[in-house]
Amino acid sequence: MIRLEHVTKNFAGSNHPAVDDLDLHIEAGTTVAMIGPSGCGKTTTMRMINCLETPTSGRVLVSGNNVADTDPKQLRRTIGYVIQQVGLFPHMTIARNIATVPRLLGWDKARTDRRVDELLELVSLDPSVMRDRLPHELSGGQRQRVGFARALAADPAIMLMDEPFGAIDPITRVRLQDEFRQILKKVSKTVVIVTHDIDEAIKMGDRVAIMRDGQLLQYDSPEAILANPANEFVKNFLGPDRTIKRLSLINVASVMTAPRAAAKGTSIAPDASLHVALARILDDNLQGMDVMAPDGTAIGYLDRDAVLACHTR
Ligand SMILES: Nc1ncnc2c1ncn2[C@@H]1O[C@H](COP(=O)(O)OP(=O)(O)OP(=O)(O)O)[C@@H](O)[C@H]1O
Repeated sequence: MIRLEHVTKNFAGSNHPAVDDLDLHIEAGTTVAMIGPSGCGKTTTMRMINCLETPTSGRVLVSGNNVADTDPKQLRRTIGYVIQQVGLFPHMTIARNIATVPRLLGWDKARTDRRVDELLELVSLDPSVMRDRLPHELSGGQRQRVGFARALAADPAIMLMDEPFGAIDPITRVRLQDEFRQILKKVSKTVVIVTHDIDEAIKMGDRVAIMRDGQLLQYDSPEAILANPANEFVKNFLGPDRTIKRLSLINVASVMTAPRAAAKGTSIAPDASLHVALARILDDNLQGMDVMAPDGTAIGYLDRDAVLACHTR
């Protein structure tokens, strides 16, 4: 879907390439999280995909076409772009902001209005309340939802997201990560997300690309990277709690055993992560927890030792 072949980017006046002979293949329908220290070339890489920057050498292919041979404006209408500061037009209503690309594409009013309402609902904003508001009348989290809806408006196959949660408070951030991830899976997009936050990369990415000094150090699933960091730098970057981070990728349902006959102790949901489960087991010094479906039926039992076994596996 997206292929970078030996891509190098040198900016004038710099004696070090911002991106250095980068090879990256992003399969359709997957989410790739790009992460690395400040200045390692993440944003430049992303901006070369939608032609906001031009490679000094190498090729960027989108759906098999070299982006250098396509009309950049046309290309950008087929690629959703979400940035940290959202970039909503301050004097335009939320509806008009979301309708930016549909209007450029010449959609009629009825179709555009329908799409705006559908997208507002998708990002959990009430159309009747939000449609006619101006951006400054929204919270930061709500503005980020609108920015996301705007990027999705013309149903692009590709979404580029540059630190989309960077300016959001930690609680809203986690909620938005969960929601956006679900939406992106549901609408089946190919996504590149740039982040500074390793936990966010692990959570959002089907694959994680770790960069340093313009080079790609490791590109693999979060599980594989956490289990086998390519080198000391990646290992340090992942942090001392990397084995605990792995628990966030495993859900309770996958390790629970049969329910206990008299299930009435502390309970946990089957889709909770083992990371959450371990925190509760340690906080309350539990031997285990009953696993409850949303309707309150006991469907399994999570034993403390089973969680610890995954931790050390
Ligand atoms: N327009 C530009 N002109 C000159 N140098 C630039 C330009 N844009 C980026 N750079 C340089 O290229 C390198 C990579 O920048 P880039 O923004 O891609 O890094 P990043 O990994 O996204 O960083 P951050 O995490 O801080 O946003 C940096 O050294 C930066 O100073």
